[in-house]
Amino acid sequence: MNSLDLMMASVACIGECMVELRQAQGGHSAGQSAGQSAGQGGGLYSRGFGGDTLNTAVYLARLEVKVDYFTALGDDALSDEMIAAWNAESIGTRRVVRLPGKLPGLYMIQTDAKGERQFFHWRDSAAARQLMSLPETDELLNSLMSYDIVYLSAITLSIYDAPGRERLLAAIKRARLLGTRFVFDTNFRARGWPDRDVAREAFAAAFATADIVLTSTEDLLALYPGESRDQLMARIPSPELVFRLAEPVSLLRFPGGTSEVRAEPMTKPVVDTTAAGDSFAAAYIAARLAGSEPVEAAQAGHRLASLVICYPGAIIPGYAMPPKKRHRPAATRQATK
Ligand SMILES: Nc1ncnc2c1ncn2[C@@H]1O[C@H](COP(=O)(O)OP(=O)(O)O)[C@@H](O)[C@H]1O
Ligand SMILES: O=C(O)C(=O)C[C@H](O)[C@H](O)COP(=O)(O)O
Repeated sequence: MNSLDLMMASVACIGECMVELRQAQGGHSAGQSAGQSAGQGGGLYSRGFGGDTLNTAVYLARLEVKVDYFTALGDDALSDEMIAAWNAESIGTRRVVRLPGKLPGLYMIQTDAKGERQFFHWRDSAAARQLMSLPETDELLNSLMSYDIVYLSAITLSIYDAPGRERLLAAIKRARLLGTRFVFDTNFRARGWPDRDVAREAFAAAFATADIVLTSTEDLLALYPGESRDQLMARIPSPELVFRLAEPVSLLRFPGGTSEVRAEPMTKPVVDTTAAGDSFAAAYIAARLAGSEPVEAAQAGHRLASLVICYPGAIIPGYAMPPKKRHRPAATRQATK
């Protein structure tokens, strides 16, 4: 680690970014050809990029946190565009492996009148799935110990096979011994898992290793149907836990206390809730790295998420970001005892 790394808090985000297709504004009517009804779902689509951990990386970078993205891409033009877009967002791309002949995955967002989204994914053969079984994997995993925080989600875990997940968690455990903190977000996509039992096992292993877990009733009830809030929270032994309810309210548990943080009422219409949780995670992590307590960090999380859902797609225009605030200096990292 060089002196710059020591001076600036840094985050390793691990996962998959896909090509994103979302309905263009006015796309329904403008794009329909003769004989095609609205019910056939035609229309114009805008192309962007997104993926839960990449969304978090973009928002972290916009909040002036030093962040590297860990993934694999192809050697195609779409992969080139992604790298260029990430560089333009000041996301570090030195940990991106390029795989000849492979392509990134793709997903489409459909939103209803309330802005609630539904995703359709084409990701089974995406380059990112190979990240844990490449000649470069050891070097990438060894580098995790040079970051203050490793951030990944349950979607990240779902794109690797069981040995890949074990290899990743083992590397995170080694990094934690040197003071790296592990933040796990429970973003759940049922279709990414062969069955719920495999998912539950992977979640339990991540819960047991994480320093901070960011979760929601929506994610956990899908895995543990019918359980009460207390039962769900009791499944997570991490010292710091942010449990988002639908209301929207966050329940916080941290060393020395618990708290409840309510989001401010929305003042603008919700357009698309994609990346609400991802942007919440970025603002929460950025605030914690800057020395804020969990309550203040959750307030920042709700604030950014409330803004992100007023725009279509995962990544809002840069001009729509809130004005930058001056942060307190980052807490120094400490090795795990
Ligand atoms: N429909 C909504 N109305 C108001 N705020 C919302 C809405 N959806 C999301 N949010 C805000 O975004 C945060 C994260 O939303 P959540 O649904 O937990 O994320 P996700 O499902 O994307 O993981 C909420 O805690 C809240 O602050
Ligand atoms: O990564 C995936 O599988 C995706 O579907 C890409 C989406 O942009 C995010 O997952 C949105 O994440 P939320 O914060 O839950 O809205």
